[in-house]
Amino acid sequence: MTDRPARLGTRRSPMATSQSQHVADAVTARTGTKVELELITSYGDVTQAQLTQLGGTGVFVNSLREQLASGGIDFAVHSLKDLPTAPAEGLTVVAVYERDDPRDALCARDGRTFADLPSGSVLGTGSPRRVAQLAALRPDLRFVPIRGNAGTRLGKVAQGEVDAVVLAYAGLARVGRLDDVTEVFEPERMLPAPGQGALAVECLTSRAEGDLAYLSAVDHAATRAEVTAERTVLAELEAGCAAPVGAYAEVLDGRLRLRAAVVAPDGTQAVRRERSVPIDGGAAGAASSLGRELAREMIGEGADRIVAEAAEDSTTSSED
Ligand SMILES: NCc1[nH]cc(CCC(=O)O)c1CC(=O)O
Repeated sequence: MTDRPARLGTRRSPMATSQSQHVADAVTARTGTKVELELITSYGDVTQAQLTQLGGTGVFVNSLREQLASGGIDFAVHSLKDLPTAPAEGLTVVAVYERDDPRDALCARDGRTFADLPSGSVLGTGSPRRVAQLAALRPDLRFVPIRGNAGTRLGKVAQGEVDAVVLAYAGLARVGRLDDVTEVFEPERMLPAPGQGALAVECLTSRAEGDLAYLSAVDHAATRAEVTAERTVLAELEAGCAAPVGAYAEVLDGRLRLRAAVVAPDGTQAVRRERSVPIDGGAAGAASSLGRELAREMIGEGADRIVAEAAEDSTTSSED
């Protein structure tokens, strides 16, 4: 340990700085190492273009990764669901922080619940996963893409540009906007994005087992097993963050239970499966085989076709 504080690189949005500060405080509490935040502007934050036109995954993480490589920062905190499943050369997820609430939440005007929304109501979300699952429940709603951080999106509800938005509960909690939530979707109705609610701490592989090994103090083994299973499903389906894939795993009573769904953009076709395994030693291996096996079963039922078709007509899609 040196006297110089560790430099944690973060995006500038309120959500990113809030979750980064939270991890920074946990690192300091558990290891005694001081941490200071370095605010980095990412391409995904400044561009107005639809994210799929930028090549989809990774726009939020690339600037942070460049800073890791150049030594401008020591480590970075990412929302795990924004992290592409392909490993990044020279980088390691040194810790997965304990997951917050993984569920999606509805924020509608006038306190309306999902069932209360009048037919034809306009729901703002650019996430194909959310659109597909919500259209399966309410084909009578209209779905429109929407951009901006949580505050901007909630502002569009208040101003009447849309009637409701769906956002991650964890993100709303991090920016202090839980009062805007009018309904929370249980996983039975709507499966979250792989990794939703969890944070990844990333650094150079060469330092993860060296001077930054202390960062493993904020790793949470159960969360790591859960997100490994979820992200393996996504990778096996050859789907990215713009695909209509929901996956949710939980460690409960010594078992790892994984549920996943692939839903066609209009909600009319879906492949949903679940599977569980006992989890004790060797959790990482068990978690990735669970994800692989579930994905194989789903591919057997046509899930890969739904993913490919969704990718073809993803002209309106944006990030999850
Ligand atoms: N792609 C944006 C993004 N990345 C992570 C979160 C939420 C927080 C989380 O899942 O950790 C959000 C916003 C949202 O989906 O509402």
